[in-house]
Amino acid sequence: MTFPSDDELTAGPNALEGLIPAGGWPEDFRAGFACLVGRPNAGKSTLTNALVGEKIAITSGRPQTTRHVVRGIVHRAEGQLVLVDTPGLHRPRTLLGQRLNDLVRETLSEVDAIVFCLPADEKIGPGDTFIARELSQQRTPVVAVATKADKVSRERLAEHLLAIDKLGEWSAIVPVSAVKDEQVDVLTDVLLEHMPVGPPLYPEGELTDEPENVMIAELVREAALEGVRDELPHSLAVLVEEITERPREKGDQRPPMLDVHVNLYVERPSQKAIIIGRGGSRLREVGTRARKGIEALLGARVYLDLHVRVAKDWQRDPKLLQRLGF
Ligand SMILES: Nc1nc2c(ncn2[C@@H]2O[C@H](COP(=O)(O)OP(=O)(O)OP(=O)(O)O)[C@@H](O)[C@H]2O)c(=O)[nH]1
Repeated sequence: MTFPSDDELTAGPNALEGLIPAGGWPEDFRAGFACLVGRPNAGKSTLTNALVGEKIAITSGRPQTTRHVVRGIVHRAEGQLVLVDTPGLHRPRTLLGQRLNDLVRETLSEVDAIVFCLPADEKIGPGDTFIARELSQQRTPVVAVATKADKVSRERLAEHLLAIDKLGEWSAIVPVSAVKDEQVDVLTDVLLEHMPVGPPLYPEGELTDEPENVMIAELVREAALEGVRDELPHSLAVLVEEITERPREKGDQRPPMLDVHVNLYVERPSQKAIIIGRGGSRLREVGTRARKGIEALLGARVYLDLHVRVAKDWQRDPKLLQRLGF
């Protein structure tokens, strides 16, 4: 992934308008990047949302849904934290797995702090040990977070914190509950301490710079996986092909009307049948659900055109992977 260069940050008219108070930002203002890692279902997306204070990353009750890097930005009077929500680190099995892990490693080496999420309601397992070993090879400071603290007793939480302490070298250990908004501010403070002193990186009000197409694809993917995740965990990729605006009559006060064309790629005809459902009934539901989210995202009326295609072994096809943004 690429972070904005200094040129990009200062270029453009009003790039930082609204950010710089009359007297400039405080001398000790801190700004930088942090990313969240942890095994699937560890609570990374939920914590990102709690830190940013608005829903930007897409969460779900099932593992392995965060496939694209999504950033949220925390604005504070004393600093700014740009959050990168990484896909789950896991052992590579396919080319896709390999790409994801490369992406994660690149992210880890570029950020100013890493947040390692370890859910309090689960014992530390081989997945966590694998990530801990990976992190010990990084120079970036790591803040270990006991997530979902609200789900366990104080005794169990204490036990979990001790186990985290034994697992590696952390610059801090913080228990949080993203759902109950407990200790989220403490975590923000700790992370800001690790950011370099410098001016804000993004204008205030900006929550994510994830391209709209990626967010649209995520919304469709989420809707398409609803209820059938067991059958289609890794085999669905979504690509926004085209977005066009319909011409409008003069004086039409309604929001713009957009045609959004999206392709869903599966690996086998049987998976295509699952997505489409009997007589197309399921695909229609997927479309309705995703359309609502897309309309909210774009502030427009949307006609959503979904096509399901079989691309055999798309996970092993470097060209298709590239088109899909991996
Ligand atoms: N009670 C409680 N549940 C939480 C908390 N944080 C996350 N969860 C739940 O844990 C589940 C997984 O959370 P996510 O945020 O989607 O986890 P993730 O690490 O992003 O998962 P992947 O995208 O699979 O890597 C969801 O059902 C959340 O509602 C918390 O602080 N308290």
